[in-house]
Formats: sequence, structure tokens, C-alpha cells
Amino acid sequence: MAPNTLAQGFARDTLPPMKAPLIDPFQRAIEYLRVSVTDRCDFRCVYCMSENMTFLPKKELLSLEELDRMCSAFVRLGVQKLRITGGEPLVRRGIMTFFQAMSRHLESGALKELTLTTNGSQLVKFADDLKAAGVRRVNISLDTLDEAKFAQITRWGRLPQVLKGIDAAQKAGLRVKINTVALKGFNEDELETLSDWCASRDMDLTFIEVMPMGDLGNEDRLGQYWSLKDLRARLETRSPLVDLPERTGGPARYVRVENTGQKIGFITPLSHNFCESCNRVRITCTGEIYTCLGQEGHSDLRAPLRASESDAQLEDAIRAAISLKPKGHDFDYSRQTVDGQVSRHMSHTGG
Ligand SMILES: Nc1nc2c(ncn2[C@@H]2O[C@H](COP(=O)(O)OP(=O)(O)OP(=O)(O)O)[C@@H](O)[C@H]2O)c(=O)[nH]1
Ligand SMILES: C[S@@+](CC[C@H](N)C(=O)[O-])C[C@H]1O[C@@H](n2cnc3c(N)ncnc32)[C@H](O)[C@@H]1O
Ligand code: SF4
Ligand code: SF4
Repeated sequence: MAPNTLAQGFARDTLPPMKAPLIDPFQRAIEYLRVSVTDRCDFRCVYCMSENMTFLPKKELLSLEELDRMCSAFVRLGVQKLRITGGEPLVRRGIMTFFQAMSRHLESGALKELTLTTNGSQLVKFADDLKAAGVRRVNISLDTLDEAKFAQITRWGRLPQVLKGIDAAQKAGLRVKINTVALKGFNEDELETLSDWCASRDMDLTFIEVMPMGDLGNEDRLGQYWSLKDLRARLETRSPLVDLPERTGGPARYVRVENTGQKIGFITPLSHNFCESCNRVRITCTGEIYTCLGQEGHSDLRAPLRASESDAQLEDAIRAAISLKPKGHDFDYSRQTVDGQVSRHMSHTGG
């Protein structure tokens, strides 16, 4: 990708010496930042958005320059892994300039990984640029390989476009991990097919338990919930699974499928929560920090960011927010009610 003047303009900080790292009240080091760069999306997945979602006015969003300042402040405070998400991150205008600007933190060695989670619809256009900006792997969400079911679950998505995006990512040399939300009565019968398909293309696969977020409307999230313990037991009837110690810094726990060598991850916030080793916080597209995905508590970082050209106030506000990070989430399916429902949309905080 050709050097971009806007990106050069971003690079005003060559990272002053690293500050004291971010440690929360439970002695967990915060090294992983997930940033939602837009609440917009070209899909309307049923577990994530309502069909008639209204989006924020553009002026509410952090500008690309502000996103740069925000992320750079976190990198100075010890964040080593930066995941860009949304909404659909690749529908944000100018987003490649932002990726390009962030690559300077990879080059300096301060940031170990720059990556994104995407629905894959725009990868034909952007895979090469992402690779050039230093992205090495992408997580692509895909719940089914059946075209009609794909249209049903994403409402607006088209499967062939996403499959072409996956091809483009692999061709560009990006490592691909597929994220599949396991939904009872929807893709239950496809898990083996999906896992064989990923193995045949040398892609990792992670199954995610559906979380009770967003406005449920007519959606029965409780009825859709499927414990990954059951799924694991089913996969075990085909081949032994060996627990792997390795971690990506994310919440997935991995197993190796003995018969094929394939790696499969499980993200099980409900049936086995991983809060005790939580290392991450989230920034919304409007500059709020959520220190837990499963809690409503948050604080505003946009005001301190905009208050001054210096980042001192922003850094103080970040530390203050981390000092309030809760121990874990409040999701609760056990009472078979939606008490544990978090009314915020995933697209706002970025999942
Ligand atoms: N409850 C909970 N769920 C999370 C958390 N982080 C990620 N998830 C869930 O896992 C999904 C997949 O996460 P990804 O965006 O692929 O990121 P990741 O799992 O950190 O990715 P890797 O770097 O590949 O490990 C998210 O959309 C959420 O549904 C977390 O901190 N708490
Ligand atoms: C909110 S999306 C944002 C990034 C991108 N648009 C995508 O779909 O990959 C991030 C992830 O959140 C997951 N997700 C959304 N709503 C969820 C829910 N209610 N429970 C579990 N995962 C959810 C999606 O499947 C996706 O893997
Ligand atoms: S899960 Fe991702 S692709 Fe689906 S509606 Fe939410 S933000 Fe869009
Ligand atoms: S639910 Fe909250 S505390 Fe638990 S892993 Fe996710 S973000 Fe961390």
C-alpha cells in the first residue's frame, strides 16, 4: 500500500518510554485492547442486531485520528494486542489508513499483534492492504455453509461474498480463524461439516456460546443457547480431543483433534467462564471504555481525550477506569430468565 499522508500525520508520537502497566484490582494485567471502530454493519445477524437498527450519528464516533491517539495511549500503557472490531470494521471509511498508522507500533516492537474480527464481506477488497499493514491473522465469523441459512442468520449477508473474502485472505497470506456461534436448532447439525471444511483449508475454528446481549425482540436467546460441553462431547465421538495449553491472549481454550491434527477453540463464557484470567478491555466507537463485556459499567474516555492535546488526562482516565474493572460477568441462564441479559448491542462494544 502506498504511504499515506494522513497516516504519516498520525505518527506524531514515537512512543515515549513505557509507563507503569495497567493492573486491575484483581491483579490481572491488561494487555489486550479490543476497539470497535464503527457500530455500522452490512449484515444484521439475528443474535447481534435488530433488523431496523438505528446507528449513531457520525459526529458521535471517534475520528480516525482520535482512535489513533486512544490506541497509542493504551500501547504506551502496556497493551500488546490490539483487535479491531465493530460493527463491521471494514465498512468504516478510511479504516485502512488507521491500520497503516497502527503498524508503526508493530514496527517499534511495542505492539505484538494487530488484528481484526470481521464478517469477511469486504476482504476481497482489503486483504492485501491488511497484510501490508502488518496484520498476520484475521478472525472471520461464519455460522453456516448453507447459503439459505446464511441469509437467514445474517439477514443481509451473502455467503458467496464471504467465501470469496476467505479465499482472498488466505491468498494474501493471512492466517484465518473461523468464529462460529453455536446455536441450538440452527447449526447443530453442521458442526462436523464446518470443522471438516476448516481442516481441509488449514483454518482454525472457534465455537462461541451465544451470549444474552442486545434487545431480544422475538428472539429466544435462551432457547438458542447450547453449552459447548455438549458440543465437545459430540466431537469426541469422532476423535479423541487433546487439551492444548497454548493461548492466543484471547478467551478461547483450544483442543487438538487427534485424528486430524486440527485445532479447535471453545469460547464458553457461560458454561465455563474465563474471567479469572481476563486480560482485556474494550473501547466503543464513541470512546467509552467497558472493562467487562458482560457488565453495563463503563466510563467515558472521549471527554478526556478531547479535553487536551496532551494525553495526560486520557491516561489518568484510563487508569481510573481499570481500577474499577469487575471480577467477572453477570450473564445468567441458570434461572431460565433474562435477568442476566445485557441490553447493550455487541456491535457497540465489538463482541
Ligand atoms: N465473555 C467474553 N466473551 C468474549 C471475550 N472476548 C471475546 N469474547 C467472545 O469471543 C468472541 C470471539 O472473539 P474474537 O473477536 O475472535 O477474539 P479472540 O477470541 O480474543 O481472538 P483470538 O485472538 O483469536 O484468541 C467475541 O465476539 C465474544 O463473543 C471476553 O472477554 N468475555
Ligand atoms: C459483534 S461482531 C463484530 C465483528 C464482525 N462484524 C464480525 O461479525 O465478525 C464480533 C463477534 O461477536 C459475535 N457475536 C455477536 N453477537 C453475539 C452474541 N449474542 N453471542 C455470542 N457472540 C456474538 C459474532 O459472531 C462475531 O464473531
Ligand atoms: S455479528 Fe458482526 S456481522 Fe453480524 S451483525 Fe453483528 S457486527 Fe454485523
Ligand atoms: S466476562 Fe468480563 S471479566 Fe469475564 S472474561 Fe469477559 S470481559 Fe473479562
